[in-house]
Amino acid sequence: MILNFTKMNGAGNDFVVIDNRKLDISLTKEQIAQLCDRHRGIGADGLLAVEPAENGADYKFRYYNADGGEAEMCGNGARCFGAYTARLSSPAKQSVTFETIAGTLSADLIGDNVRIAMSDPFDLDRSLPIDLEDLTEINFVNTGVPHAVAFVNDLPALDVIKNGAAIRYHDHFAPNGTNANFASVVGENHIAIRTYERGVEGETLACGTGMCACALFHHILNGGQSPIKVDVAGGDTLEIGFEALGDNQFSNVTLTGPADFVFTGQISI
Ligand SMILES: N[C@@H](CCC[C@H](N)C(=O)O)C(=O)O
Repeated sequence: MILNFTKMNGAGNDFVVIDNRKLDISLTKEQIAQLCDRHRGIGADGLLAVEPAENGADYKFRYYNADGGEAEMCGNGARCFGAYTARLSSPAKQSVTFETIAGTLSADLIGDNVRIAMSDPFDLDRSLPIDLEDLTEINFVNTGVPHAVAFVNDLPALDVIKNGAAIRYHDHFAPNGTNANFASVVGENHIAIRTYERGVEGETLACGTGMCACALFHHILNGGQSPIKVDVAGGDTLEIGFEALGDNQFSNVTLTGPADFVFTGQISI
């Protein structure tokens, strides 16, 4: 079978995007992993598939990690999905809605950026009972997918693979595991983060849902106010907006950043 695809990235988090509105493409977990393989395939952190909506939104969003496993949501992927489907629509749109496992989201094209209205965060938990020698306090929140968050003093020097894997596979998060984020304070409303992603099993250049999780904990732990700027490993700075409702509750979380088309192609699978 010949598969048509578009390669995109959101702040360096990169994706294979396919148009499956006719539901005529059925990929196995192994095939998705092979497409995402950086040596033997196209190479990507994940695969996005556009499907027809079921509950009244414009489209349905499907996201698969590089290992072929499906995840509920992907923030950088949502911006790419928004830019891709806005262009796919006839006539082209400036705003699209799409169903994800984490709820129905919207994407608005704003100049060169895309803003995602995220689902409300849940399961927020402070100071988890996890002891890791390089980290003092580990927190958790689900911003569409699960995220552990630890603030550190020396972010560039941190061994993200070692600490990330220790958190991702920790019993506390079994059986589903979690993504693991490490953040440091740049300014009052400005942080830098690095993320170990579940399903990629390594550090990615950016993680959108991880940025949201870290920005919320910057508010809780350090008093940061919305909007919070977030520097990511790939060199971009994105912006997280939110409404703090008190008692560690948040609503109206937004993620604003780039979504870039790289190339289109065909591959035989
Ligand atoms: N890169 C993403 C998150 C993708 C899903 C994640 N790896 C998981 O399995 O939870 C983002 O930008 O949010």
